[in-house]
Amino acid sequence: MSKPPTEIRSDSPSRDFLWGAATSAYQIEGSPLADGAGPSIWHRFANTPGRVLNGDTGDIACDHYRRWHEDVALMAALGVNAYRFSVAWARILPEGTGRVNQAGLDFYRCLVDALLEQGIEPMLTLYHWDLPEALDTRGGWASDASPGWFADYAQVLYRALGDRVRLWITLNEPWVITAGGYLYGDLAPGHRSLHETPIVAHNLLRAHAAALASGRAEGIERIGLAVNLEPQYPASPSAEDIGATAHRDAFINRWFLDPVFLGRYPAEMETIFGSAWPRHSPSELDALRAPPDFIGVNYYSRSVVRADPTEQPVGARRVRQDARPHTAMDWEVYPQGLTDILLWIQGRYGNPPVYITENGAAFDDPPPVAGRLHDRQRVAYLRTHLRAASRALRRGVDLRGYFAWSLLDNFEWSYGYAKRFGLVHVDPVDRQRLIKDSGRFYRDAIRRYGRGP
Ligand SMILES: N=[N+]=NCCCCNC(=O)[C@@H]1[C@H]2[C@H](O)[C@@H](O)[C@H](O)[C@@H](CO)[C@@H]12
Repeated sequence: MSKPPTEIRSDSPSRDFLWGAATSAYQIEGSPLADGAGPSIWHRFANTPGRVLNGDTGDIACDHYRRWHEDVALMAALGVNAYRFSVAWARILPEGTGRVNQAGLDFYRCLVDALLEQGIEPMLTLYHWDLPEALDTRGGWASDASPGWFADYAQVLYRALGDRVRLWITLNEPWVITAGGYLYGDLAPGHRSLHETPIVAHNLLRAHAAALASGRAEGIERIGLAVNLEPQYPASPSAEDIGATAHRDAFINRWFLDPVFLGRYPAEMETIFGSAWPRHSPSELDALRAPPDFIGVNYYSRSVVRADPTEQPVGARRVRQDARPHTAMDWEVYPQGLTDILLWIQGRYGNPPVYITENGAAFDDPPPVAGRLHDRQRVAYLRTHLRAASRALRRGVDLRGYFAWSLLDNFEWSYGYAKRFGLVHVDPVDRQRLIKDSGRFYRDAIRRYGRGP
């Protein structure tokens, strides 16, 4: 057991702006089947040879399921006033529906109570990609029944934690759930089906709407939707590149936000999916209109887009900006894209409340030396992106908070542990935690800019 950090937070920044860190259940918890939990699709996917780099799995991950108290102390030492985490559905409902596993609820209740004792606001994500295996067996998100499964699961959590959790998120990144899990197949459940993809997307939107309605019935007031947004810029002023950019913008940025805010899909979707795009009646589309109380923006990078008919189904591809810095994920470092996408939301959806629910970068960090880890590139990434957020704030964006991705080096999906995003280093052998220079930078930024970047 590592020595907990000595300094526990004394000063607390303004409550107006949330300065947080974010994680997700499968990426940090480990112990996926402990205390009555059922398997998830990621437990199966990661334990399927060839699916994850180096054969890595979330069987231990950061061992947060057993070290959560130490991690709450770390958050206090960092001075965050908020923490975004997700609940593993299969810990609560091992079969996905029906029987509730009290030990699962108890774990999250203890975590939430410990956060509140430290003055840290919990932000709970109901779904961050780890569908119970039992539901995938019944069709998963392609099943017409999936929105009902999700609303029932949400209700169990609203009733168990609604008296102490004030910020809720229904889905984390429905685009990645859909594209990664059902179109490209690099994420669980690993399907590659053009026809299944829009059906899954539609069911996720129905599920969001059902969970929002379920929350309203339970008196939950602040329910958001977290989306990965990636501003798209044409590689040239040619009509082809501008058209391709609009298609990729619809595909990544508007596919889910337009239905929930405007009650319609982007017109480009039918062109992108062709005959695979289902017919939706006006009432079906109107049922998707479920504006969240806030948008969670997960921002990492932008894309510069060129038309490319060989890149299906969108007919567009990202053009690597070789002259600019890139992260270990080969994502361009482009802080202005964060300002641009926040202003885009402001203009398109009527300036809704926004939290930056994920922003951060993987770099090939140097090894720790004498108890310090000098992750200079991540410090620079955070500094420039906090400035970008500040530019949006000054232009009237209703930005309520910023959550760094991620609190800990953790399981980076199909990359396993090869990609590290943490403010805190996790030793690959004994999982000892060590706050990196970026964690110290973030702590100092919180103290200095408490009311907002
Ligand atoms: N080009 N390019 N572009 C950016 C594409 C971003 C799509 N991936 C994400 O947003 C995932 C999100 C996820 O919530 C988290 O669980 C992941 O650990 C982080 C880091 O990967 C991010």
